[in-house]
Amino acid sequence: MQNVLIVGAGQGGTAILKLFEQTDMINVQAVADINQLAPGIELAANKSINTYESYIDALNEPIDIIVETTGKEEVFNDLKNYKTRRSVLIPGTVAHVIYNLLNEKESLLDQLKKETDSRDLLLNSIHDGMIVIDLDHNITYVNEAAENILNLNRDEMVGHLVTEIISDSHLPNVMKTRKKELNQPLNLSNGKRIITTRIPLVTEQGELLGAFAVFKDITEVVELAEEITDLKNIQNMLEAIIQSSEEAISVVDEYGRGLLINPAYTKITGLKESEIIGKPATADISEGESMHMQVLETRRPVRGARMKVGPLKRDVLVNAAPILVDGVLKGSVAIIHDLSEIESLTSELKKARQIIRNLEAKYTFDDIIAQSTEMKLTLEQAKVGAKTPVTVLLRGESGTGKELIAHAIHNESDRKHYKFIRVNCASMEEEALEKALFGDETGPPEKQKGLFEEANNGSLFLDEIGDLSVDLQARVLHVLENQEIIRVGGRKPIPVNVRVIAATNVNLERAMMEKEFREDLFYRLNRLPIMIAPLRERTDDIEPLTQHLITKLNEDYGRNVKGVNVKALGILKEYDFPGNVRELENILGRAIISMEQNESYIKDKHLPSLRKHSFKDLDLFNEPVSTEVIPLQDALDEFEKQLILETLEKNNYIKSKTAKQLNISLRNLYYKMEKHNLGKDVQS
Ligand SMILES: Nc1ncnc2c1ncn2[C@@H]1O[C@H](COP(=O)(O)OP(=O)(O)OP(=O)(O)O)[C@@H](O)[C@H]1O
Repeated sequence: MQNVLIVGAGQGGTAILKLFEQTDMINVQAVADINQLAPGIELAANKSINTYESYIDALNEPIDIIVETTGKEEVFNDLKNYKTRRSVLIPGTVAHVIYNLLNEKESLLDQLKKETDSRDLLLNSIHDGMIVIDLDHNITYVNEAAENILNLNRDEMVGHLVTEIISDSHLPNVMKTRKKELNQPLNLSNGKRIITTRIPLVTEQGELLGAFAVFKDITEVVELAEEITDLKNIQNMLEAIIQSSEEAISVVDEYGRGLLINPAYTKITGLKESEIIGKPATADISEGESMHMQVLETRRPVRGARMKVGPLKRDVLVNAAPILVDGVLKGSVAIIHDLSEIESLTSELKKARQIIRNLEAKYTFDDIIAQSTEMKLTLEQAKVGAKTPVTVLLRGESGTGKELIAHAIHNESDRKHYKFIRVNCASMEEEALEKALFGDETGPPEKQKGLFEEANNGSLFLDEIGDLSVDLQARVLHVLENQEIIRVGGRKPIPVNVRVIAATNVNLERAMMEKEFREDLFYRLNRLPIMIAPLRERTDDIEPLTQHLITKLNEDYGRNVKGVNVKALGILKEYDFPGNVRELENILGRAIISMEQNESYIKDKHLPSLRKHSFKDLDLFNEPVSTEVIPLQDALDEFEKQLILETLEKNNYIKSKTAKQLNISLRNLYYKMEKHNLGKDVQS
């Protein structure tokens, strides 16, 4: 809204007043000379400048434009700087023309043409754009502000149809209805947004002369409003994200004072907003240094700092980073992870991995290293076996790669798109294993299927088959012969189409003699026996296997070890590897851990001490007494290892018997074998 003060309210002043009064954007006040008071003008004043000034004082708001119509330049000159932003002197003649325009029948254009300069002085002094059209909708007049807003010269507009210039113009409509339209928004084709008031030009006698529009460019205001809305939206969104995040978040300002925390933060630390906001960054720490302060001092992020927070002294892991706006430090933001949660998630992940491992065959023949003639032969046999439906029996010591080959056989066979399921026959009690393998009709419906059914059309890998009880051996034989199972507690035979791949590190022949393994099952399984030689008998594989395992370990440990040096390789080749490839992997893993970050090759100094074993001749109680003093725990460990090995051998590597004889649980035996690198992980 612009405040216009018209000084002198004679005929000319009254005309201008009327013209302006038609637009709501201009607030017009008129001050008249008492002698020339025109009808409708209530204010009167004498000629004194003081009177005009006191009138402006009384208005109590600044004047945008003073229009002087009295023609008294001295009054105008005195007044124009008084609380006024702009002033326009309209000679009485011009004012008179405008008066005539409204009262007589001359066209606006013709009238204004006569006094072009004065007209422009008036109309250009208005910030708002102004367009006048005649009865034919042709533009007859535009002011400077309109030129700027429309980005067109006067010459490009005057004489043209208004709809050619502003396609959505409503001025023709306003002429038709003779009704003014106030403050209407309009988008121009040049991208600007305006708010416009359209007024029909009608004489007092009711004759239509044309129409005019007064409009403001509100592009910036709208854009600003939109920007503010956008910013507000982003802010709201961020706020919602932070508040609903499962990650605990805390933000401090550049001085380390608490600015923001979220509910997850309160959940972990037990600290509420009132205890943190505005308080020093150290307020939440019960043990350790403030990472926020470190970030603010160094302007560098911190990752994975462990500390204890809050009254509950929660173990947490903190990542913190500086907040920089245009390079200026504004604060620090920290994400806090609850370690107990991470630990439980890790164990969940382990369990999930375990399950997945049982369901997918990850390895193919390409993943198996075979440089030695023995291993090449083994793989050839396995590849032939893969292409036939026959049951395969993999035989070899623990850690030689039986499971790996079982995976590869499945993946090479036409069953590869179906499941590969691994069962460790030594890891479960007989009853549980029976239900797991054949299903359990007495269980809840979703748990009734056994692994033979699960593996239908695929492969079932029966690891450690030598540990299967004689009764279960009979049931397995039944499946192999009849391709059907009967669930525990059920009667109905269910047909299954499963390829069995069995594996053992047990001397099955001896077990048969001792009536611990059924002959019929043995012959059924032994149609395609595949022997895997122990690593000590295929030293040609040691070097390529070492390289292969280092690549794998690099991925696991995030290292970049390139290989082993000659001396270390010599030591490895000399060693007899009772735990076979698994033990080699273990040794290399330990070596890598003991290496400095900048070392690229495993040297002999990195290898753990590798003692030659001679299981066969081992006499545990008559070993030569060593003169070397070794720590008690090491001695006990070594003793335990040798004892287990000895007992395993005595029991033909049947772990259930070994455990019984040692008077420890099967699980405990597995645990100890793994600890001493003597066997595979205990499956649960
Ligand atoms: N030839 C090989 N090439 C690459 N990796 C191998 C090879 N042989 C064994 N491995 C690796 O050694 C480890 C032990 O292999 P695997 O589990 O197949 O042995 P296993 O004979 O089934 O052992 P167990 O009798 O204890 O069940 C695995 O990590 C496997 O990937």
